[in-house]
Amino acid sequence: MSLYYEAASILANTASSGGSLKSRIYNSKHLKSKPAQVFALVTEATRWSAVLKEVVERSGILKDERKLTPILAVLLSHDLILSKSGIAAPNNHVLKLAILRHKARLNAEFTKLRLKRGFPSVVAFRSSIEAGQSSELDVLNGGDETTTHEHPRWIRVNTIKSTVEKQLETTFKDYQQCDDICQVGQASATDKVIHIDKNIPNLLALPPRADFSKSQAYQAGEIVFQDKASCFPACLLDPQPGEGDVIDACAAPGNKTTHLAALLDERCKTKSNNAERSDIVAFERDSRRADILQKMVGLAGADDTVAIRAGQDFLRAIPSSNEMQNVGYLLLDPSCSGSGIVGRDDTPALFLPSLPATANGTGGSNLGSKKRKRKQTSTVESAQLDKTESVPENEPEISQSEEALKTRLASLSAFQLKLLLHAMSFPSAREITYSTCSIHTEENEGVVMKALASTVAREAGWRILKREQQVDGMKKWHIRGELSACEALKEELAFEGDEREVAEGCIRCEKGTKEGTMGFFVAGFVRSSSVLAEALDGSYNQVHGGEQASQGEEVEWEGFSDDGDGLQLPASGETESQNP
Ligand SMILES: C[S@@+](CC[C@H](N)C(=O)[O-])C[C@H]1O[C@@H](n2cnc3c(N)ncnc32)[C@H](O)[C@@H]1O
Repeated sequence: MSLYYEAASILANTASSGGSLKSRIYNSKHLKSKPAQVFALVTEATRWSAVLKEVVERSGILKDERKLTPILAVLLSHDLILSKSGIAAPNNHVLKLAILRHKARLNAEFTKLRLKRGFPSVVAFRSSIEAGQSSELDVLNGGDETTTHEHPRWIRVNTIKSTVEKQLETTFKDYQQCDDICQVGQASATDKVIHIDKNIPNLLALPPRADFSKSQAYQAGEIVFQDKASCFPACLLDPQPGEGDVIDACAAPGNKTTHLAALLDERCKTKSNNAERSDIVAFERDSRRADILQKMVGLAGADDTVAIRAGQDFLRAIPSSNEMQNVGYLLLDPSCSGSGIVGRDDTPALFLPSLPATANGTGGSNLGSKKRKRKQTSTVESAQLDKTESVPENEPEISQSEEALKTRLASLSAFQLKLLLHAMSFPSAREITYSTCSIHTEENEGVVMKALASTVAREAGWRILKREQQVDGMKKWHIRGELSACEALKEELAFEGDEREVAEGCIRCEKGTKEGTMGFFVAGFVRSSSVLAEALDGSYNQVHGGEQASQGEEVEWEGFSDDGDGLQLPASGETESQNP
């Protein structure tokens, strides 16, 4: 398969695949082309895609060339117009022939666009694109900023080592505070604007391409790169020192673990000196990722509070054992499809040309020999999720079928439910949060409803943490769970609770909105005080002590690889996972 088909396949499956772009390319067992070449083509073409989208649309080549899909057109026009070595394919290759037939038109459209944007040379245009200053928003939709939003660089101040005030006086001393998050989202890498978040304490938003990885504060663990949505679980759990230990069940690389440690540390500082302390037990079954967790915890100054269970499966922790007797809180952030993740540092947004309209008003009559309907696409989202790309004859399928996605989600959600039921079987637990960076209801409201309807939850007295009981920032957050998903399961599960209360208790974040978050989901669970009192009294444990929700075979999951790419650990400079 040629470089272009391989690169197109990678881009077509971006939304439904886990892991960073780099790890998916370098770890792929199916690539015939050199991974470095595929990675360079995909990232460069994506970077230019807002420009190339317009060039391809104006040239009208998708109308004439049956072999070209929107993704292939972007990749090939990139190499034709912008790569020094041109199209990397033999002269008689069908794709090379298809794109070369339109060389003059494509170059002319590119030049027109460059001049219209005020760049006297390709070099000037290139440096603007590379600096991220020539925003995609200016090119797309005539600058309609209501449709696409950039993802700010979110930074959590680690209050174990610093404070927001100190950071504003040092790391961000030249920065101007602004009230509107959109102002930050639209800023270039060099604009000095900063926004203090209103939902999560100690969270700052900075321009999308601002780079603080070399800053003293980052190297010293005073600031942590963490998406706003990813701060929701620890904030919602709101553990109180002296009310039991905290388990982080799926901990690496450790963003939420260190956030929990900071919250406990802050609360201890504000309580009297004799306040009982709580420890955090962080499980991570992948030993390689546990090493990263260890480094993150050390860097955050949380070694004293966090006990890492490296290479240990949370499902094997025995809730009734002596060491788990004092567990009061559990944060569960398991592996998931990762479908909510946006703006990984190595994956800029991809913009694709729309297919030409047909007589009946739909896109795409230029089908390849495998005739399948192609949707008209113009946004990043629809481009990435389009499962109906036309595929040239004898070339591999480049999209995942709906069926495969369903199977994958069923497998993942069974695994997630199993972990949640296990968390619910800890006898002294008073609160649990369950979160995913997935947009799929199967992994979110579906798991929550199934857990609430389970025997384990009913017997142990678990119910949803209602919106009005949540900490202020979470109560005020406006995007709640999907009611229709909860309603759809109510009957099937014979759920006796109030599904509206469940949906309202669930919290969602959407990607691509002006809020600047990734797609995320979190729900909290609390226990009725009578059952908890019984448990703390020891009587619950006598009756239920040996019962574990987690016995039996572990569900096979094929989800988000969580492989750790992209996370830069300041101390070692090692390249590991940028987890949301
Ligand atoms: C989504 S990531 C967690 C991200 C982390 N909470 C953070 O905020 O940095 C899921 C992690 O859970 C780990 N994991 C999955 N199943 C597990 C299990 N049964 N026991 C312990 N760790 C598990 C995976 O190896 C992966 O590192």
